Amino acid sequence: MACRSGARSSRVLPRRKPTPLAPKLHPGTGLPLSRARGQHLLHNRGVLQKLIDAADIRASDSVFEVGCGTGELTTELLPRARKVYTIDLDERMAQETQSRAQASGFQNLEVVTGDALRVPLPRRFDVCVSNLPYKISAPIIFRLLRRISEGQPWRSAVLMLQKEFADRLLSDPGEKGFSRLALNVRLFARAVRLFDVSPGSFTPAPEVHSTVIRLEPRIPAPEVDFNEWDALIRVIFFRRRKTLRRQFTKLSTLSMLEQNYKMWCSLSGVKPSPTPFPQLVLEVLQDEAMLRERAFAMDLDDLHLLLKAFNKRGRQGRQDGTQKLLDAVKTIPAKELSRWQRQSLRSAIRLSVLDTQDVNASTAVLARRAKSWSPSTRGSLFAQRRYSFRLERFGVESLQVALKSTVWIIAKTQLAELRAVKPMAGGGNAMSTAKMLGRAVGVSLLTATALVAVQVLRIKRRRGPKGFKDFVATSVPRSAEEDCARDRFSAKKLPKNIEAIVIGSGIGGLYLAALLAKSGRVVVVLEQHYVAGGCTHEFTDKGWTFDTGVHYVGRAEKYGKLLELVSEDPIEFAKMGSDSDGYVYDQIKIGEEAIHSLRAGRQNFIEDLQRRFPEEKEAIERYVEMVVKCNKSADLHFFGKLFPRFLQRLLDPLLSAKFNKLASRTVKEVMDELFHSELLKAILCGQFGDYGMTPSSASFFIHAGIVSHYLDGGYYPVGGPQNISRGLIKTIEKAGGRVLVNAPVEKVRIRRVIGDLKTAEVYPN
Ligand SMILES: C[S@@+](CC[C@H](N)C(=O)[O-])C[C@H]1O[C@@H](n2cnc3c(N)ncnc32)[C@H](O)[C@@H]1O
Repeated sequence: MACRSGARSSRVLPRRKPTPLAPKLHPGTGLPLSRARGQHLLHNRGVLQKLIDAADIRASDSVFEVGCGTGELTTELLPRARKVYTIDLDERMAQETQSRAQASGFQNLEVVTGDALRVPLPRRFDVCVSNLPYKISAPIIFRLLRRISEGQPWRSAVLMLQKEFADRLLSDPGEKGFSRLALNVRLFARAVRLFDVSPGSFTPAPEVHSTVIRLEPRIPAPEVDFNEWDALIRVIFFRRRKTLRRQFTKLSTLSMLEQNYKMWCSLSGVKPSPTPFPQLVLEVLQDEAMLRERAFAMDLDDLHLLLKAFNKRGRQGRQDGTQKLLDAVKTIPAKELSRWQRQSLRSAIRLSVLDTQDVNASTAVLARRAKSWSPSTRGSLFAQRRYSFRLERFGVESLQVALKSTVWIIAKTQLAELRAVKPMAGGGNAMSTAKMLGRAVGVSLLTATALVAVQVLRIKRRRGPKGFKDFVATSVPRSAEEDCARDRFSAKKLPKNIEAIVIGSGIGGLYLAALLAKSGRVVVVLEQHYVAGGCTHEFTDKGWTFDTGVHYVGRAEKYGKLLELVSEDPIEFAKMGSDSDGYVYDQIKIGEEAIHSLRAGRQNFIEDLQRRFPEEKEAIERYVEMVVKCNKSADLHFFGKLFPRFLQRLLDPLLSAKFNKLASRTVKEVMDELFHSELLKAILCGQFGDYGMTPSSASFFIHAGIVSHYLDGGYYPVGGPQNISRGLIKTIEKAGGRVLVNAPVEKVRIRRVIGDLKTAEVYPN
């Protein structure tokens, strides 16, 4: 009997269990290869060689490899490095690699069998090279980054990753793949894509393509506590497209944060804030204007700011702690602490409050590293470390920080001791502790004062402009593969003989810097964003490149010449639209009404409007006349600004009367006066996006400026607007300067003013 359904047939003929596929065997060793363990061994010698070359191993290096497999890569590393340390989950693989190394007479290999996510990493290594099992790529990279944050950096890591994973890791804020991993990598290291590898290079061939990347830690490592930072990132990347307000009002997130906060309060002896916790969190977000931010579009600076804001709230609690210390000083009887000791202790405590965040971060590191040290040893060792480290790099100011840190630690630990000893041993012990305390504070104050004095003398002895001497500038050149607009800051990259620094790489800053460079000056431009060029910024998504600011420009023949003057690369402008459509540069669509196209040329502009609104013929002509008049009057007005102040006041009625009259009217006022048709008014205001204000609040002057700017047509920079900034950057670089991004300027120190602060003609000496 024929079966009609599959279900029926399965009952009649019991289904056979599928025979498991036999694992693929390694052709050289016969070992079974498990896909589940990511055992895709690299057999392509060319790729192997490229991987080794990229790692740039020195004879003195200690190299760490995750997953040795049958030792293809390991045996190439052994002759090049001082020591190779490798971990593999599979014991047979580990044994195979060990015996290959022994057979070739290498004594510098250490193989460990185990899970690379659990086994401790080698105590020190310079380079990490690995054809990573793709399943553990992310946690391994996190382990490597944590190393950096713990102050044990490696020099570089060359890693083979799944291509899609590498794309995500290298993505920028706002791009689709931007994730917690990409952000953490960006914080601690510089990541570069090296080359792609096809599946055929492995045995067995994986189903995906691979990419090799290089990570280089940032030096110095950013001053954030990795755990604190990562906890924040975890919270906000949980749903990366939601606003921060949504993320931080989620009950589970709030209760977890509240628990942490309370725990921290009890450990620090601080009373929790009386403000309800959810409100406390929202206040922080509100103060930083971050309620509407979304994790996927936030860059490092935003996140730093957020972490700092949360820390600042914590600091308020710490100030309560300081008050506790001050109160404790009060309770010490007069006979146990001299007036001088009491005073210096009080001022030491107050002084230290100024930089508690610094102190706190450092004590946390110290506590991790030196749990067994006594508090006072910890304090003084820590202080010494900070003194020497900061002294060379930042000068006097750092001494003050160091001083604050030292006295804070000494005061805190000694007071704790004092309180602990007193009830048990009575006045005698308390007395000696108090003396010790006084002495410690005194000694640290004296040492710091002496160091300050030395530093002051050094500065005084400096004569003449020395430029930016504190930096150890070695002018490390930009790597060829790096985009000149994304050259990340490192002190090493600074030229040795800087003559001018421009803060901010907006097109104004870059143009100025390029002009200075053209006159032979070595200029450094510092930009806090991750890409230079302000509004010329472009980003890429799904293979498409988007501009963010410059969509079209007017009067390219005239302004293009200004660029040509200073740009290293010629910048070409293509006229928008085409001959057949009369070079349309903008289209205005209002509701369901037909689109109104703006064609290049004043006459076209007038005729197209008159054809559509014949009843407003004369008003349209008057409008264009007013636009032109307003612009002419503006030229005259700004010309007047070139005169000295007293002359400006005299000339104002003559040069600025017309301008003042037109500029003080809003766009809406002028439109209402001239036209009846609401549609015509709306079309004429259609370019309001260019000046960003509504017609009822914008001055007619700014409107007239925009309209006449485009009257002769719109232009687009060929190759995209970022090429404008690249051309300027190349001019700056040609003169020996540098444009460095990820370089937020926190402070401008003016040592001596030559010039006039009011006119901003200041030359730092
Ligand atoms: C992609 S193979 C690379 C092998 C070799 N380095 C090569 O390039 O031919 C990955 C290796 O990592 C090992 N492995 C997988 N998971 C691991 C883990 N959690 N810890 C350590 N090794 C692991 C596998 O056994 C395998 O030998």
